[in-house]
Amino acid sequence: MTTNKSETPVTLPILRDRIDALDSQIQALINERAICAEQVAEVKMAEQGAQSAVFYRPEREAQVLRRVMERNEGPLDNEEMAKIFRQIMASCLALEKPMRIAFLGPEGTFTQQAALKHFGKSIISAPMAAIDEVFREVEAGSANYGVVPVENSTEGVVNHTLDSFRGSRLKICGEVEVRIHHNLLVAPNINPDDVTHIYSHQQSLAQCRAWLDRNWPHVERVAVSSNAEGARLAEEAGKRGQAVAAIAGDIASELYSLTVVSSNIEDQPDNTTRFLIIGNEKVPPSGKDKTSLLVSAKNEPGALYHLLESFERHGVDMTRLETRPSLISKWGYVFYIDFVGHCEDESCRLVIEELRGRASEVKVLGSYPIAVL
Ligand SMILES: O=C(O)C(=O)C[C@]1(C(=O)O)C=C[C@@H](O)C=C1
Repeated sequence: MTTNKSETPVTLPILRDRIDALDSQIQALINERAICAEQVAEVKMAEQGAQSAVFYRPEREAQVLRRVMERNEGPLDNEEMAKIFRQIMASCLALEKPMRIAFLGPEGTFTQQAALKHFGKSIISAPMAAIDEVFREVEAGSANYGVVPVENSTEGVVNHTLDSFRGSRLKICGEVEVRIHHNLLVAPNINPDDVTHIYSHQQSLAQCRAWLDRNWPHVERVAVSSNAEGARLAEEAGKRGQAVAAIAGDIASELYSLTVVSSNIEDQPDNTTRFLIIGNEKVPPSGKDKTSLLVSAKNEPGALYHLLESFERHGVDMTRLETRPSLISKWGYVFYIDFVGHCEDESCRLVIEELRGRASEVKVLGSYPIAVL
């Protein structure tokens, strides 16, 4: 039997009393923190003006979460502890100002999951039908921030997102990674053995191809506009008694009250998608940042070499290089470059200055904290 230091037996009622006492302390402290956040909002409005005050501060949030992880001694692991603080901060931010977040919809997509992971559950959700609509909603000021997918570890970059930055003045304010877990789902009244069709987004069908070939070789796969839409169709079909399944994530299965037949059916166990947070403000340095650039190279020999050489000479770590057609001249290209550091850091500032002398256009898409969670 478990005992405390004085060797008196520790019983369930004693432990529950202790938990009740701790809960009431934690609750009082969280509210004390929330009062501080309300005061932060008042200070910001007094200093920056009520209309132009910036409430969401990604660099500060990243610093808070990193500190939580650094000082954590367990038994809860660092990520679990950071998730708790993530939601506390999100609730505090919602108290300062409720955030309207536009994302690639419909409800139940992995982009919504990314928005909830990054901003917590206190946001006002604004699902959009397309990536450029997310950009427009934030540019028009109808949403405070937007969330768009930018690359998947199995399927590569999302060209729509990269291309949307060209004509936009929005800045990247943050990044968030989501492990993509797919489930095979049916309506509760449907027997999985009767399933005739499986609906999902074409990318999700591709990410589960080997599993489907092994387990459902004779069932027809139907590509639809998103996996959330696939889940919605499976729910509708279920109401008509039609045996249709969907492949989608957890949020969609909850949203459309579907039953999980099989979970984690993706072929690559580390299948991950990276999303960007887009907004109207530049983000100050957090201490561990990344910068994204859009660079139009001059159409001359060695142009790319001369761009890359700058990074090497100043010891700046380039993490990604994507090439897209320039859309201005045939066989002309633009480069999307990510590197470690903030555009205000001395070495990064020097690289950007040199690139400006060597390229026909350099646009800083944003410096932002490296994803903490
Ligand atoms: O420090 C701030 O600027 C705050 O507004 C407080 C706080 C927090 O709860 O810690 C809340 C929202 C911001 O995004 C960052 C941090």
